[in-house]
Amino acid sequence: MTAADAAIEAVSTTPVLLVALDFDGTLAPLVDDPMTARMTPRARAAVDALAALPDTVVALVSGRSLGHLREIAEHLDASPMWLAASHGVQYWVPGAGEQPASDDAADLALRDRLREAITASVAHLDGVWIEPKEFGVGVHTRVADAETAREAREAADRLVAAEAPGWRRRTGHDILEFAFRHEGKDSAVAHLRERVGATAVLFAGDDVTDEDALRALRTGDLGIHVGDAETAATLKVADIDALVDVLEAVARQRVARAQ
Ligand SMILES: O=P(O)(O)OC[C@H]1O[C@H](O[C@H]2O[C@H](CO)[C@@H](O)[C@H](O)[C@H]2O)[C@H](O)[C@@H](O)[C@@H]1O
Repeated sequence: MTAADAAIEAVSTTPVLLVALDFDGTLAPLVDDPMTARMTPRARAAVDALAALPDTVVALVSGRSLGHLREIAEHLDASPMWLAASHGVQYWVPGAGEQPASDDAADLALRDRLREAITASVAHLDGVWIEPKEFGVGVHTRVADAETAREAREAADRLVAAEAPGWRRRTGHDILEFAFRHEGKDSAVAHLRERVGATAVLFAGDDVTDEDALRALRTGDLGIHVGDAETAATLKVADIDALVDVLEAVARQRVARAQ
């Protein structure tokens, strides 16, 4: 048995498994227009199959705002899937719905002002656009050339450094994000682990922000990186399809264990 097979078997046989999955680049291919992102049909079938198993909880853990995540994940009110959105600030709990996330009027006012200033400062840059986020702002450069992308990032960095030096700065695939809330995917997984009483966690992600969660996993958990970047994950898979192979193997083993 390979080390990967042993790690998959360990999480498959745990009493209560939390399967926590990043969305963009992990279950859904990256696309130019973020609101058109969707899980591949195989990924959708694999997460639905896991979520239907006893003692197996599936959660999407994403940098997206909750409303956007529900839309692109086609997440219905009756879904058994938990959601941790905005990098672990917003939660949706099966049967209970959206959990209130507190915020402060001054933070929201600064968010609006900075968003406007950043939008104005990049308006002349081809292929750069601003995503309004619940707790901050995202600067997208997927369709900009490298020099224009650098100019956009520098403009946003200058404005945030001057007005909100305490905001959390994150980079990702062709995006630079700033937020006044500092939670990360590590705290999201810790919160979910506690809430669902998981005895082990399988976490998979493809981007820099997923490394927060991967670094915080414990002995007996399984961290999976989708792609070829440097990672704290114990297992690397080439792409979404290869991740789905692992998820299907876990589901098969949990079905066998329950019989
Ligand atoms: O934590 P995730 O679920 O991976 O979300 C991270 C960011 O995803 C979105 O941006 C990324 O995906 C887009 C659609 O494929 C792509 O166009 C963009 O280049 C990527 O950075 C989303 O728009 C962000 O808000 C999320 O933080």
